[in-house]
Amino acid sequence: MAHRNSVVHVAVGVVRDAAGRILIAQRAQHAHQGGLWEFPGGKLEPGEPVLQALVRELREEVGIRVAAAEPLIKIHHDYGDRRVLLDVWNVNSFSGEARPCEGQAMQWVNAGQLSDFAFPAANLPIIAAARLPAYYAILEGPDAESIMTNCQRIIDNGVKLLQFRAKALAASDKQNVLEQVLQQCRQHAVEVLVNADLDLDISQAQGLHLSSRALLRLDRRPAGMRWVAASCHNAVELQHALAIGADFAVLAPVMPTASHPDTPPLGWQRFSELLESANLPVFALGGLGRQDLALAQTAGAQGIAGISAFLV
Ligand SMILES: Nc1nc2c([nH]c(=O)n2[C@@H]2O[C@H](COP(=O)(O)OP(=O)(O)OP(=O)(O)O)[C@@H](O)[C@H]2O)c(=O)[nH]1
Ligand SMILES: [Mg+2]
Repeated sequence: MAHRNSVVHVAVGVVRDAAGRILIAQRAQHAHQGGLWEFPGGKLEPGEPVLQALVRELREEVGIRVAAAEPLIKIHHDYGDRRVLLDVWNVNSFSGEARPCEGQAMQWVNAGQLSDFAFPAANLPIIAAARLPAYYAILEGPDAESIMTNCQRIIDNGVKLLQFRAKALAASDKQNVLEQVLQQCRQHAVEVLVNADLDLDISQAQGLHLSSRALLRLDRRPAGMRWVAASCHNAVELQHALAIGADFAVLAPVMPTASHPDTPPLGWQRFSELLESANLPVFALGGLGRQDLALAQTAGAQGIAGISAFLV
């Protein structure tokens, strides 16, 4: 039994097969959070590095040999009877065929099906992280034509999640341009979140993106949206995003940017410290490109967000 005040450090794998399906298993009835579904993994042994624990647990529980893993998210959770740090890794590269080595129920499911299963409370942000891609494009442009060109470029770059921001557009054009963007994105299975400050009809979009000002005015998550995201710059805003039940946040600026020359950048060190207690997926924004993805993931990020990052 873990000491009440100590934190149980757990290595957890989001294991994906070639078709993109994710491996889940059912916890034994007698175990902590028994009967609920989980991502395979387990407790670190004393002094054991987390990646080593991940490899060992996935071999012991589901019989696979992990070839490579990338950090996905870290979650701190207090169950009352136990505090855990879930150290979650993406495992896209492994050998062997997964099998339930401990007699547990086991299934491969699509990311979209994860919410149909009962998981422990700490898993909510892990499921969001597993469903989210590594890139989040912010769509801007001085006029309708450049917005549509930028939209196509973002799609051509393989991005699957986009924020319609378009602040510079004439108010009378915004709804019309949004509808064109939604149509173009639908054809390529790209999900669109609309910036809440634009005050548009978003019934055909997949989500709402809150500016930090809009975030701080809310005390609960807007209803009826598949995705709710928030722009954050500090710990208070990140905590508020978590408190209202946002699915993910964007934290900026990590590096100096031309668009906000007077805002001091956070740098990776501070960015990483802020993520320690964020408990939700966070994209890194500000002066970054797609080539910064590995760096961002190592700092704890879900991935990279950007305006110009996806136009080249
Ligand atoms: N593996 C795993 N553990 C999770 C998840 N979510 C979650 O809250 N936990 C918690 O993290 C802890 C991990 O414990 P575990 O039971 O997997 O540990 P283990 O494999 O070393 O098991 P053992 O105690 O039987 O040796 C438990 O308190 C469990 O409730 C999850 O998705 N996967
Ligand atoms: Mg386990």
